Order: sequence, then C-alpha cells, then structure tokens
Amino acid sequence: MEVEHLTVRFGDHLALEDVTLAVPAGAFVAIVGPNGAGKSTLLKVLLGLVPPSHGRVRVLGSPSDKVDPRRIGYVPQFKTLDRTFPALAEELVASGLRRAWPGRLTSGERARVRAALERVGAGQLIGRPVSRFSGGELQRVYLARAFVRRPQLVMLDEPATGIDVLGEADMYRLLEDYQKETGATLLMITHDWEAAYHHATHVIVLNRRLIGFGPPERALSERCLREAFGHVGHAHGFSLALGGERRA
Ligand SMILES: Nc1ncnc2c1ncn2[C@@H]1O[C@H](COP(=O)(O)OP(=O)(O)OP(=O)(O)O)[C@@H](O)[C@H]1O
Repeated sequence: MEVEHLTVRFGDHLALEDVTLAVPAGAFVAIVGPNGAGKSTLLKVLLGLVPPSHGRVRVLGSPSDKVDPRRIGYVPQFKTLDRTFPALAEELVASGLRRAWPGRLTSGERARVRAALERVGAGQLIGRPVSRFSGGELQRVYLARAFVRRPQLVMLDEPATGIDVLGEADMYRLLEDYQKETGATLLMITHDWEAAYHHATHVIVLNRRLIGFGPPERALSERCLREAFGHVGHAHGFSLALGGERRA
C-alpha cells in the first residue's frame, strides 16, 4: 500500500491531512489513534469507498478505486455486526466469495466455505443460524468470510472489541497463522496499544495527521503517544508493556 500526501475532507471537516506512508507486502499493521482521528476514513480510502480529496493511494499495485474488492478481505467492527441477520454461517461466509448474496452454492463453493470455517475452528457452525452465535463464534465466522478467497490483503476494523480475552488471543493466533501461510498483508484498527505492540510488525499512529509510523517500539514511543492522545495510557498499563519483550 502506498499513500502519498493523502488529504480527506468531509465538507469543512478535515479528517486526514497530508498522510504519506508505504506499507510493505506481508506486514501486520495496527492503526491507533484517538476517536475521530481518521482511522476508519483511512481504511475506507484504502478500500476505495471514500475518494481522496487530495493525494494518491495505491493498493495491491493499483489505484484503490480500481482494485477488485474480492481481492481484499474485510472484517467489520464487532459492535456493528448484525446478530439478527437471518442467515446461516455457510451463507454469510459464501457472501465473501460472490459480490451478490449467494443463492444456491456450487459444490466447489461449498467446499471452500467449509475449508474457511475449519481453518478458524468453526467447521461445526456451518449449518447454524448466525442469530444464535456468541460473540466469539460470530467473530470466527466473519474471519472465515474474510479469508475464504485467500486475499492478499485483510483489513480489520477493531476486531477484538467486545470479545473476551481468550477469544482475542485465538483471533490473533488465527490472523498470525493466516499470514504465515499466505504471506498476506494485514491492516487492523485497534484501541488496544498492547495488542498493537505485541502482534503488529508496523504501527500507524494517527491523529488526522500521521504522528508515527514504523516498528511498534518506535511508533508507540512516549513522544508519539503523547502527541496523538495527550497521554501515555496508564489506564492500559501500557507503560509496563513498553519496557517488556514483544510476544509475537
Ligand atoms: N461521511 C462523513 N461525513 C462527514 N464527516 C465524517 C464522515 N466520516 C467521518 N467523518 C468525520 O471524520 C472524522 C474522522 O472519522 P473516523 O471515523 O475516520 O475516525 P476514527 O479514528 O475511525 O474514530 P473512532 O475511533 O471513533 O472510530 C470524524 O470527526 C468524523 O466525524
């Protein structure tokens, strides 16, 4: 991904200002920043959903609005997942294979859906309605949907919000396994600095402008965090993590 001098305006409001960065293929990138910092806007620009007001954005070698969305896996914010949606897990995962809502699946598609669910440890959920799933189960099904085409780029919007600590650990393991197997690039918005520190290879610290970008030890420096958030996160016990070994 290459972002050059990206500025996004919504009317008079400047959501992103002159952001320039290049993410190497195969990186696991965490985007951190306070509420309203422009994190989701950056993701939407990369997905080709919001046009840049100024600047240039290339994703998977093409301008972001020209990339086939099926080459990108997307996991929405947990809090916006619809639990009442009248679908089976199989159909929800299959919707990642086709641009339209799947009708009857071919046997090849069904096999791919099954493999994607098994990869995330959710093979047994295939014929069950998503409306009855727990948070962790639903999260797995959405991961399977993002992985089903084996995309080279996976974007995740606060994927751990609302799932418990065990579910969260599982999710990072699944992401890391997928990345090892496919060499894909992962891009994740998170409010959890420790997760960014321990799992990401690169961190983007954003507050409308790019405050920091690089390996977690450098981007999550006290200076960058103070500049972006106005504090260094005692609530997260993050000052301890800064001195600790990275887990991943
Ligand atoms: N479609 C839109 N029209 C007008 N303003 C918008 C639009 N989308 C985002 N904004 C504004 O742009 C700013 C950045 O929003 P964005 O959703 O990118 O922030 P964020 O960093 O993802 O925030 P959060 O952590 O709260 O999810 C906010 O002030 C938001 O109100």
